[in-house]
Amino acid sequence: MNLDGVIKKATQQNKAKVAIAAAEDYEVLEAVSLAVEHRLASFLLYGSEKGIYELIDRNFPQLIGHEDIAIIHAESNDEAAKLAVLAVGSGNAHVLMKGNIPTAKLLKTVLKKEYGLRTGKVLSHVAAFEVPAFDRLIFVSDAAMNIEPDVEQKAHIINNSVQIARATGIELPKVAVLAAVEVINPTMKATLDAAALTQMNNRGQIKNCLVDGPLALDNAISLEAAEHKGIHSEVAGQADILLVPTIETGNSLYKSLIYFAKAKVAAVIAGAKVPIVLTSRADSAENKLYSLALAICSSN
Ligand SMILES: CCCC(=O)OP(=O)(O)O
Repeated sequence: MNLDGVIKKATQQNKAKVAIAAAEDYEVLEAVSLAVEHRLASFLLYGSEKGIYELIDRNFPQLIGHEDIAIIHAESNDEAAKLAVLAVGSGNAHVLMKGNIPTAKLLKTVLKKEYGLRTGKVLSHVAAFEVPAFDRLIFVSDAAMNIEPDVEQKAHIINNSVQIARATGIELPKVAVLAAVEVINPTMKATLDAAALTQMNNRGQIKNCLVDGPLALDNAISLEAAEHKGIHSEVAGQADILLVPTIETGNSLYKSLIYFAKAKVAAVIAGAKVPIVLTSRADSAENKLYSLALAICSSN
């Protein structure tokens, strides 16, 4: 499946209600307009009423008075985040979306127990990339939330990624645990964690996927590179999911795929009561639309 396939799948599901925190942003509202056109969702837009209304009036007049749009005024980004999180926490909306607000500010609100979005699971960011000339979607985690996860947190991150990949139709995702080398080096923590996670998968502690690592990026995604280096496994060269060791690797991979490789992306946070659409503020409206579609597919 490619990302247009994800949109198609999302349109076949019940229409979701999406709460957006700080919706006063051109690309966010363009994504909303595209989503309404696709009959993908209805929206609660939290933020500066004046700012949102002016942007809509100037650029997306078809949204004025639309039955799928409600604008709710918030005095600040903090208030917009709180109101949007409360809307999903109370069951009034099915998906939360980051608007023009820093990631940390939104996630701080999401993590507050009293707002009802926490499930006890680790929350993690999962991004699905459609890379030109690459034959399948490739998932990367975690580019935005977990800074330097330990083995236990990495197991949760794998579970969350697997849940999102399965929502796009990949029944048994292949997970490559990335490191700089493909052998265990006791001085490189990423390789030790990768070996532990691989064994946890062999022993049934991590389910519904195949895990292998440590693998370097080349032999995770290229069969030719894996064969050249003599690495043979069910995952090597065929990975669907790349588990990165730290947020720096994930965030740089995310942005290099978009800016160098011209990839398209759909990105969400998994592990909360509802999926959270979380792209970079600088991502295009098209990528925000794909992310909405991925969140809707994984919300059922
Ligand atoms: C990859 C999404 C998180 C991120 O880096 O967001 P910003 O670019 O908006 O900081």
